[in-house]
Amino acid sequence: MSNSFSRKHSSSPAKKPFLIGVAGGTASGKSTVCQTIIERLGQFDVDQQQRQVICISQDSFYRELTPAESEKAKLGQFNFDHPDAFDYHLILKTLKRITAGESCEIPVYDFKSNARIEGKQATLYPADVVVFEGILVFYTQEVRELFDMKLFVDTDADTRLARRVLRDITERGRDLNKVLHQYTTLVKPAFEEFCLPTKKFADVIIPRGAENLVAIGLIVQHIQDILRARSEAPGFERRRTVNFQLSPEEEDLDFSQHRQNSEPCLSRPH
Ligand SMILES: Nc1ncnc2c1ncn2[C@@H]1O[C@H](COP(=O)(O)OP(=O)(O)O)[C@@H](O)[C@H]1O
Ligand SMILES: O=c1ccn([C@@H]2O[C@H](COP(=O)(O)O)[C@@H](O)[C@H]2O)c(=O)[nH]1
Repeated sequence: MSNSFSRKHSSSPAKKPFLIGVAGGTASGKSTVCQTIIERLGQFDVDQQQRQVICISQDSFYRELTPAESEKAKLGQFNFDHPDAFDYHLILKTLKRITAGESCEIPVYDFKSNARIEGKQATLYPADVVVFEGILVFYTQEVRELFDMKLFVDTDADTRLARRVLRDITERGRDLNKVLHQYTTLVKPAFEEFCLPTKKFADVIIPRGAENLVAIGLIVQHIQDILRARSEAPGFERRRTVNFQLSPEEEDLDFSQHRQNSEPCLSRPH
């Protein structure tokens, strides 16, 4: 039986949200894992503004490029897998606002133009659980230390390359030669130098990504336990409703069917 619960909003201050970091190589299934966790917590059909569990992507924090860098990016020659490609100042500022329970605006990134969409921002509303996913979310100590739970999605490199080629061609407007050139010269070396070494910081490693429903089920249960404990603590203000138990239907969830209707993490238009 599904055991969602709700309580009237109170005037007491909201608790600091539970912050989960999800790292892993490109196309390892990070956003799919996050989406599946959100679905299993019964949050998928909930309006963005009402969600108790939200997900944001590090992709929203790619820094703006100079005209020369932009030209390189068009040729697949800019290193988007290097830590310098991100705006860490904005990441920290945003995560600090999130942990303070405040709403904030973040950029919306467009992979086709390799740039933020001008004049467009996504609003993040306060939530009880915030998931932040990206290739280098564990790279800096300052960001890493903000997470209450750290997950690393560990998917075989050949599988990731195959998915990346398909995704970049169909969703990100790239051609095969440039995708392969970028992958071999920049993405793979940077994965080995900057992303893979951060696996040691993870609390839980998820082999095979989103197809690992056992790992995802355990993580969901852990989040539910945390939310339940928080809801029982004095002074708790509950924002929305969340499933504390999986319904029999969810237990039998056919992952592949559910993914077809899933939205990516907030502000990840491809
Ligand atoms: N378990 C899976 N089986 C098949 N395809 C998958 C699986 N997980 C992810 N994908 C596909 O692989 C691509 C990359 O997945 P995504 O979750 O976006 O990875 P990441 O966020 O790590 O880049 C997407 O097209 C997604 O639909
Ligand atoms: O303009 C851009 C920005 C990023 N990339 C590539 O994206 C991946 C990170 O996103 P995932 O969803 O985790 O795969 C990174 O490997 C960059 O190389 C890009 O190609 N163009």
